[in-house]
Amino acid sequence: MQPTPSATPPSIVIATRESQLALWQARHVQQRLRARGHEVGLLGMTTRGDQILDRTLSKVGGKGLFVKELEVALEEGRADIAVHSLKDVPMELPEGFVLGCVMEREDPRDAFVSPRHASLDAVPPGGVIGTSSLRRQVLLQALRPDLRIEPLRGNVNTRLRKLDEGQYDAIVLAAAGLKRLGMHERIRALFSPEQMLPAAGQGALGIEVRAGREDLLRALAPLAHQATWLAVAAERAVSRAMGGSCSMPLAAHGRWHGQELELHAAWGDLEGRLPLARAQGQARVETLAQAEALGLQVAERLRAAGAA
Ligand SMILES: NCc1[nH]cc(CCC(=O)O)c1CC(=O)O
Repeated sequence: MQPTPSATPPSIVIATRESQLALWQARHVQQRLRARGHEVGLLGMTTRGDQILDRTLSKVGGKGLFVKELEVALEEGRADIAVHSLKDVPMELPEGFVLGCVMEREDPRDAFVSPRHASLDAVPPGGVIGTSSLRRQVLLQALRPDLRIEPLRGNVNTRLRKLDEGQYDAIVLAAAGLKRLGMHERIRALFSPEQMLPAAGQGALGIEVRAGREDLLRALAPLAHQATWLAVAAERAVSRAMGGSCSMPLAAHGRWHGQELELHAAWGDLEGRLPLARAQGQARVETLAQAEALGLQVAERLRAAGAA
């Protein structure tokens, strides 16, 4: 006799990095799955991306460094799912892995954090701004060519500590990370998407599983947020079409107007020289294929506007 399908919800092990933010995100998914009757454990892991703290990430192999060890754990059956900040997930997953779920997005904006200044406009000429991403670097330089942008690596707590030690006048980082960690009071100002266009997937959580694990896809389905999933699919399609690496100074962000998705993208050249290339598009989007088609269209316009 066949066992009754899905009579007992599968027990699930989540592979996670051990930074405070990664653990928050993994526990968030754990709670959501437990609420649906699953037994859920965590497998904490250190990744290469966590170990390499002295060099700019884009120079040492990119965002995939945060993801690879977790995939090995899935491959070896030590864990079932991996929870990621979608922003850190490479555009092409390795053969045999799929994005099984995209959850509702937190605030996608970038935050200005400073003990001294209330906003970017208030920083005096020559001020030093810390940020780790090429995207923020080129967008900040476009807003304030007179400021010095200095590299800033490390997890959210490390970055805040470096700011507090006085190495920078201000730092810019994702609002989502600060809010999740209960540190929203550190945010002095939020950049509108018009001022500083977010990265593809910023603020959204993605859950990776091995292809073919239908049991897990069923378990994850109730956690999915379709509007976020479609928007980030369009954003990630821009990124994929532009080469898909995190050493690109690329921004891509979608916003909904009813059933219409308005997608904006920006690109700065690798030396961070001005001007930025910008492009946008809007379409009715109801399927992942439509979202990706919009992303490709915006990527073409971005190239036509001068992006390499
Ligand atoms: N690259 C690091 C990273 N990956 C995800 C977040 C948090 C925000 C998010 O979920 O997009 C951050 C911190 C930051 O960019 O400041």
